[in-house]
Amino acid sequence: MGNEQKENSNKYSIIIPTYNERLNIALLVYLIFKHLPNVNFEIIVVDDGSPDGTQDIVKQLQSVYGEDRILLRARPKKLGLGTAYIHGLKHASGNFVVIMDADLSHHPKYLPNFIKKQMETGADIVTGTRYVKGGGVHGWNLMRKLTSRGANVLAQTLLWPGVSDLTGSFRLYRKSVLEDVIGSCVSKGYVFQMEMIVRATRKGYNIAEVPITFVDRVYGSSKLGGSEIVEYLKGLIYLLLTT
Ligand SMILES: Nc1nc2c(ncn2[C@@H]2O[C@H](COP(=O)(O)OP(=O)(O)O[C@H]3O[C@H](CO)[C@@H](O)[C@H](O)[C@@H]3O)[C@@H](O)[C@H]2O)c(=O)[nH]1
Ligand SMILES: [Mg+2]
Repeated sequence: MGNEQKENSNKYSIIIPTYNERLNIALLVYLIFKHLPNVNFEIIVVDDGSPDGTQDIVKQLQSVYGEDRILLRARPKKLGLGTAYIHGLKHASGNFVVIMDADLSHHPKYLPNFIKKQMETGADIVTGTRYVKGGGVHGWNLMRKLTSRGANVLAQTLLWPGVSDLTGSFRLYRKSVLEDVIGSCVSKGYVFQMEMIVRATRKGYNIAEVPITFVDRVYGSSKLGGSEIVEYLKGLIYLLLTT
């Protein structure tokens, strides 16, 4: 990034939703700082009352990095991924927003690529994609791979949004664009990612892609259950009928 980072006067609010991520959050924060030298950013952790004490670790991180760099915006109980982003966004002071997972499946080493791509293209959204050359998935079993692929192929076939990875959530948004699109999203859970990007394309926003390799978490477990798959299918039908 070199010179580009020095000329970059943007501020990035990195929203990280957490539920039981005690073992991951400190390493994630360390890596974000490591990979974004000379970038103006804040990290907003939206924790849903994790029973594993994630918030205690975040408070320790605040004492190391400062409360102006790490904001803890907790909610009392697990209220879903989609609404966690909306909650984080309310507290974001940057003109750009990055959304990423806490479990290191979204590696911070890609963050400079998102920023560079946005600055080169002027895109409103830069979305990380696993489904182009240079991207991929590591560590998922066959069933999870098929679920992800199937969800994408189904949505591509029915909705034609022109984005290669609809269910991935590692993205950079112009904040005004996220605020605009999020207002029309109805999803509460994981299906939010797909609804968000489809609605953004319908509104004519300019979307660029960067390849990412998603590596399955080492610590903790996924919160994506069967009910999220049902919600995804319902969301797909809803978008088909309303967009
Ligand atoms: N605050 C909050 N955070 C949550 C909740 N549910 C999950 N999270 C957080 O959201 C992130 C993603 O959750 P995972 O449980 O790790 O998701 P995954 O199975 O790895 O799914 C990933 O891939 C999907 C696409 O294949 C994505 O749709 C999904 O967003 C995520 O990136 C993690 O940081 C997790 O702690 C919730 O209800 N509330
Ligand atoms: Mg995960």
